[in-house]
Amino acid sequence: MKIQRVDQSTTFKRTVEVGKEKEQKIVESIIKEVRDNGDDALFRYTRELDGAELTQLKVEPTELEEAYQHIEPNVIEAIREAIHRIRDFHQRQVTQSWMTTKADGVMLGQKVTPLDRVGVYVPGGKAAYPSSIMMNIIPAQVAGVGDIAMVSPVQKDGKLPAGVLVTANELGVKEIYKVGGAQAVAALAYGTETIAPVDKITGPGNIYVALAKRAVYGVVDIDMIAGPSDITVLADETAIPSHVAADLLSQAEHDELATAILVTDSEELAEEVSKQVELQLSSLPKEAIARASIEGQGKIYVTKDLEESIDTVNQIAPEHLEIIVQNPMEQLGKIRHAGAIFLGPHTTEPIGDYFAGPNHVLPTEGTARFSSPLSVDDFVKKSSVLSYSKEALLAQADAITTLARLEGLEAHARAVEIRLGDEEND
Ligand SMILES: NC(=O)c1ccc[n+]([C@@H]2O[C@H](COP(=O)([O-])OP(=O)(O)OC[C@H]3O[C@@H](n4cnc5c(N)ncnc54)[C@H](O)[C@@H]3O)[C@@H](O)[C@H]2O)c1
Ligand SMILES: N[C@H](CO)Cc1c[nH]c[nH+]1
Ligand SMILES: [Zn+2]
Repeated sequence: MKIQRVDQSTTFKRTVEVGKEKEQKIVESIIKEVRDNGDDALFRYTRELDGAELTQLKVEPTELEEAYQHIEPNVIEAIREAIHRIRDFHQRQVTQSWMTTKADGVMLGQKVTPLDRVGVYVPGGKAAYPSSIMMNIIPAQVAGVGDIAMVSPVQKDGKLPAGVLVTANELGVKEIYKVGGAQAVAALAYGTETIAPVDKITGPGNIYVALAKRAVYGVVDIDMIAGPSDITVLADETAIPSHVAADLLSQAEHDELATAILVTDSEELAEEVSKQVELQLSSLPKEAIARASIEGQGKIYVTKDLEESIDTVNQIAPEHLEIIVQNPMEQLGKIRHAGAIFLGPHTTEPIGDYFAGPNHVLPTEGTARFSSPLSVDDFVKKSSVLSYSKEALLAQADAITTLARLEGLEAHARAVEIRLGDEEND
């Protein structure tokens, strides 16, 4: 890994790149086809792009039963335990509606309402992570979303992976559709004969999925356009080099573009971690080596002290931040930008990916500067509530009508004034 000394000229990536012109055109035409031809278009794209001839899109209960034959009991146990912990964490995020009554006859408040219907995209192939299904579905359920539709591209054999089906069933998902790519996103946004339209689409996917989500934003809400995963480890001389290296590789493994960064004020640690990364990388399975190789995406920044390390971390605004320094808790308050913060030498990042409870759908590519992990809040909307007595209106009428006339909005002012006279004469 390249070791670089941090100085004033060091810059950090701040770009979210989505889309090439070619894919953009393909996605636009897929969306139009689905809007015009509904299910017929979904069947056609599934045949052409996924190589499967389907006669029905919705997963049948018998397919769910069959999936259980392929999953070991200890896996089901682990899925259930993870669901329990993730649900418990998200239940703490619930915000209540509130109302405040003022002495002068004014009642003000905020009403929290779950979204009616949400669509969750589950990527195909090796990226069909059961953990990501939990991370998308659970906050929606905890928020109280009535209907949840899940879509995922079908395999050539006409089935969804057993792990996907079992996880969805354990979560109690009732609608699962065998369709993926831009066509699935279009179906969720506009609806087809089989798939009713949703209000929001969440979940990761490839370039076609990301572009389709961006295209339908406005018709429906979306969660975010997630970029490649990234991890930054902030460490001092107390960190164990082999542990730091293992954690960097754990996120690098996601894909070739994933970023893994060490920020440290210890030159010795920097040298040791660099050696350990090479050593551990070579011992991974063949296909993981290609993905996890951090030739271009891995960096070690050496700083003059802990303060400069923290400043560097804040500039990176990582998706995942591990703090492995002498008193990690003492540094927490100084971290301004990070999707998830893992404190201390034992809190390795995969704990958060699978089991602890917090959501693993996090802001990537420096967007932790302004956004947050996926949460229950993403599945509710809020309405303001206002109620005035006549006396309260009388007391504030002058100020309201003055502001209305300042804006040249006479009808606004009169809507107030018409209520101020004697009601019998109105
Ligand atoms: N950020 C995260 O947390 C996270 C998690 C899991 C997966 N991912 C990402 O999800 C993606 C998974 O990609 P994937 O491709 O395996 O599954 P996918 O489900 O995202 O995409 C598969 C679909 O893409 C469409 N497609 C493929 N080639 C096409 C073409 N030439 N024209 C039109 N449509 C085409 C097909 O409809 C196919 O069904 C990866 O990019 C991975 O990085 C991200
Ligand atoms: N680390 C990824 C983004 O936070 C999520 C994930 C799923 N499976 C394993 N890891
Ligand atoms: Zn991960």
